[in-house]
Amino acid sequence: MVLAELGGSISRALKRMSDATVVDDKALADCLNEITRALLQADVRFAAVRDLQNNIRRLVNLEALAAGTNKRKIIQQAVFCELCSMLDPGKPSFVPAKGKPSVVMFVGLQGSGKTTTCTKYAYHHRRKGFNPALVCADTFRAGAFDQLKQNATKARIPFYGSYNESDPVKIAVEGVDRFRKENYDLIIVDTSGRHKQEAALFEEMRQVSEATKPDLVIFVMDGSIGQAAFDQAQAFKQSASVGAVIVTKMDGHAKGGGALSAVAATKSPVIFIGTGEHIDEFEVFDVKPFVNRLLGMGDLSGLVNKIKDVMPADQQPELVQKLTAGTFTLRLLYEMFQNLQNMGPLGQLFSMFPGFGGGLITKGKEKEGQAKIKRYMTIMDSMTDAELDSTNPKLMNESRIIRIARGSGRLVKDVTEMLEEYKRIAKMWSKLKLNNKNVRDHQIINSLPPNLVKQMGGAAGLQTVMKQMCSKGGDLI
Ligand SMILES: Nc1nc2c(ncn2[C@@H]2O[C@H](COP(=O)(O)OP(=O)(O)OP(=O)(O)O)[C@@H](O)[C@H]2O)c(=O)[nH]1
Repeated sequence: MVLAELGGSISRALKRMSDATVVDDKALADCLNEITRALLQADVRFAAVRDLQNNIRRLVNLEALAAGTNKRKIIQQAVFCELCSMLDPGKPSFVPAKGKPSVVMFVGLQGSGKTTTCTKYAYHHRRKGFNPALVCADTFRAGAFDQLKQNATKARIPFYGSYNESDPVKIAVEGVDRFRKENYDLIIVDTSGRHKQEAALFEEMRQVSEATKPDLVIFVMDGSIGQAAFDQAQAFKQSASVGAVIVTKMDGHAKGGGALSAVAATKSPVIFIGTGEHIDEFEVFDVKPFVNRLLGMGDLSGLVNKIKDVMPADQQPELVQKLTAGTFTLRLLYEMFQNLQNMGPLGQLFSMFPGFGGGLITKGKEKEGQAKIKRYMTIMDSMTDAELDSTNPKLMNESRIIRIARGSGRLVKDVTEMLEEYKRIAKMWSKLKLNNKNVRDHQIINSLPPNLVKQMGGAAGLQTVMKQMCSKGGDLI
């Protein structure tokens, strides 16, 4: 996704700061300037970027930090927390429950991707065990019913609509009543859009909403409009009591980051993002895992969920346990490659793996990525069990590398490249272990001079400060 560019720029800025010989005010200023530039390029509102920069400066007072403190880590953590709070509206959304009938109404401007997103939303929930149905209450655009019908038929989701009836309220009510009687637990109503935010559009939305009494109104918005999303989301929120937002076309536009932060500023939760035209190019939007992925840190919870979606239940526990255990061996990497090859669009999944996003496989370059993975697997096939199960890199000396290269019919440079990749990914996974909040807090407290900890109210006081630093997030990178 194009957001990878934004994430890449921020990660590079953090890396440059980390690589600096001394982390002083200049290194911090350079890092913040680079992050600012990247965010402005993604069309994030200037005021939000300025606040982010000021907050980080306030949180990371380099002079006040004692010698021996891991300044790099503290800066990284502050950046992570601030990005999270920029994207967090601080408000949860209504969540439909299986078996309990819910009506969800979709609103948005024409062309935003509303009809496509209704089907994606239905499909996503069906995979989670819901029994969804679609109602087409768009009588404004000729062909809208046909489009919904086509999408719904392909996804095998029941639908309701009419070629003759011109009253959207009547169709919406009939459809909702019918699916309620038939015990569908997620009834999705697609409404019409216009090119502009017009009074007629809002009036129609109000009428459909009054007649069907939706549990949730979802506003669908095109992510390519960047910070203009603020005014659009605000206008829809006021006219149709929008309870959640889905931002579409996050696959094709550099302004997606701006759109996400602008929606958050309207205090509307973004619940999903659309990342392509295909029905499963649709992702749950959750701030912390999203920022982790943006910065190339992976999204373990998303990955585990995806595995639960696509893998037979009897094979899940072992893999999930291994993934979360924290010991990252070459064999585990091999098993991941093996499983991922059976799991549908690789690009989507890979960005969820800590350390995989952006590097090993990138969207649009899946073929090259898959070839690389095949190559790595062939190399691993020539390794011994001890090598695959060990986490000790010293086991892999020059003579073994040459033997493995010969055995797999590859060059020495291919073997070393694979081992470097493995080391990089394993390092990311070891950081995940440190993300455990207690371990992390303990480490930070131990790195500060005792009198400073005392001044801040002891360990408990310091933990409160750290909580405030991450008031909207939880774990840090
Ligand atoms: N690349 C990309 N295209 C998308 C995404 N979501 C929707 N589209 C495309 O956007 C175009 C418009 O989508 P529709 O679903 O027809 O839009 P709509 O908002 O329902 O339009 P109206 O029914 O006229 O209000 C279609 O070509 C979709 O395939 C997305 O996440 N990524």
